[in-house]
Amino acid sequence: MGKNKRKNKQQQQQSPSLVQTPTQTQSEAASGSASGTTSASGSAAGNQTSESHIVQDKNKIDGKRFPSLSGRRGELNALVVRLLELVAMQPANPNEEWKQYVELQLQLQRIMVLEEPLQKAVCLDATDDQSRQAKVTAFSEWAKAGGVKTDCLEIAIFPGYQLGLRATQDIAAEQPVLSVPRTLIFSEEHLPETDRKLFCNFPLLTNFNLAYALVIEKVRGPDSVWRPYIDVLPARYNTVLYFSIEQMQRLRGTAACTSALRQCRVIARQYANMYKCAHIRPDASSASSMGVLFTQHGLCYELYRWAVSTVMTRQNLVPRELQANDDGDDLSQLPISALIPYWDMANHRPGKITSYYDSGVHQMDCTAQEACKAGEQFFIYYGDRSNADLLVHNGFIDVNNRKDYVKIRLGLGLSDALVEQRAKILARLNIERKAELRVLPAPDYISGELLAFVRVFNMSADQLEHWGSDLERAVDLLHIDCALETDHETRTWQYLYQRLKLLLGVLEATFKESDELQQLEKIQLTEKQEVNKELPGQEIDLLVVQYRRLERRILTDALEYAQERCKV
Ligand SMILES: C[S@@+](CC[C@H](N)C(=O)[O-])C[C@H]1O[C@@H](n2cnc3c(N)ncnc32)[C@H](O)[C@@H]1O
Repeated sequence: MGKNKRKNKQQQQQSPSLVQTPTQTQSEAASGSASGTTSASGSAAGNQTSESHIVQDKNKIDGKRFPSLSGRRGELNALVVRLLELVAMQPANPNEEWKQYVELQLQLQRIMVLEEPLQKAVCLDATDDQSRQAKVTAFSEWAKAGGVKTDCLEIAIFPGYQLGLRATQDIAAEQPVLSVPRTLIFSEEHLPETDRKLFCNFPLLTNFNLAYALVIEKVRGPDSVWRPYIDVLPARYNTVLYFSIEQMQRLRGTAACTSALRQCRVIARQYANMYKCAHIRPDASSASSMGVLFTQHGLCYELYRWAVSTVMTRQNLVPRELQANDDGDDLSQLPISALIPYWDMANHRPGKITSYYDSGVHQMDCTAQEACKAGEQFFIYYGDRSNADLLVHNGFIDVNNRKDYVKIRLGLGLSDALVEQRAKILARLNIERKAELRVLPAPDYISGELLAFVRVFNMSADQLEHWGSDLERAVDLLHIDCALETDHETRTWQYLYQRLKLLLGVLEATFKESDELQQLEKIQLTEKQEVNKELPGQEIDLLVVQYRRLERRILTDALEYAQERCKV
């Protein structure tokens, strides 16, 4: 989240996404005995016969009772097997990717219906801002008792942001406003050793470890020392894991769509793999097991997407306290994902990073990035992120994002006889043969790397020979005013023009600009009519349409710019 100014202070970083699958491990078998029935709350399709009731086969775990879902197990297993088959397929193109996503979502919806009794048992009540706000006093007292220090901030509701931090007095720029001691920073390190050994074997996947730790604490309920904090967390998020198929459909054609679909696929795969360890191929001989999250901690898809989304939208990286694992590996250089209670109530506004972890005193310190008057919302800066990243990983976008960009994918053709010469020049510029490059908002339009790639891509054999013979000069290609032959420069801008036109064409074909505007007006109208009422899904609808419009603006401006350059 910015530059590290102080020597012994480590930078806080929001880690962008949960994108890897933890290595699959073996599981203990599920256990439990039948002790009652409740009626099933929905029907679910599957290969196996569904029963119209569930056996309230309760397992006593951690002093809790969870429905084992044994009456629905066969049907659930069949759905998860199908999920595993689906996620094993690598889609070859955007259409296949979309079809895969739709089928995945349909399976997950059925799974969620079948898992509903479990979902209710692990207390995922729908909470709105008001009910979260009601728990703020208990949380603030808990935080204060645990050593959080602030004399100028309080938690309040801010429409459009849910909860946030409000200044209780005038705050000057750079004034220290908040500190959170290590003992109140939540990470996998807080789990009892037995749990840590089971779930936290992959130090590089620290964000997953944090999600697992959160599941465990969430399910402990009143027995968890973190309960006051967990109680004020949102019950749902606007991350892509909560998008309906229709909402995701409106993201089609945008640069954010592929990573949104990938994110959904990855999380579905993790869920399905853990489920498999618990219920499909449990191996009781292995003590180490992700399946235990299901069998002992009541995991279900709803709880998993909640935990993952909590981590995605709130995590930060801090230095580890435990610097080695049981195998004696040195982990000191690997930061750990953590949730920082109270501080994580701060919303984002463009500015600079002003939060640092102080390893000397083991606490996170935050200063004000700008002056803030009493009663106003206090913001922090989350770091440089494109709106596509914010949308996919944080569930919001910043309409004033100065660091926004639209990614486009370019690659050297395999059949190109000059591919090696081109790759050599690109390598000098640290650009891969297949690269994701940036279209920027006005007044920059085209990033240096994108321009250089297209210039190299359009070089003739002679031009490649010329630039390849003195690679030191290659950096000039990153600059707009690099001296190039006129026809080469024209080809470059024509190529960019065509490419941008194509991208805008895809945007228009998937959801017309006129429809975007119409939808925006509709949302704004209902917002006015339904003041103070939360309409389900409306925030996501708005998010998606705003995102589309911002992406369209960037591409349109860059297209006009490229057109001008073609004339030069
Ligand atoms: C670290 S939390 C901040 C506290 C959060 N508002 C809450 O109610 O718990 C990050 C989340 O806050 C919301 N948020 C933060 N900055 C925002 C902004 N500039 N505009 C809209 N939502 C924002 C997003 O939902 C984001 O995922």
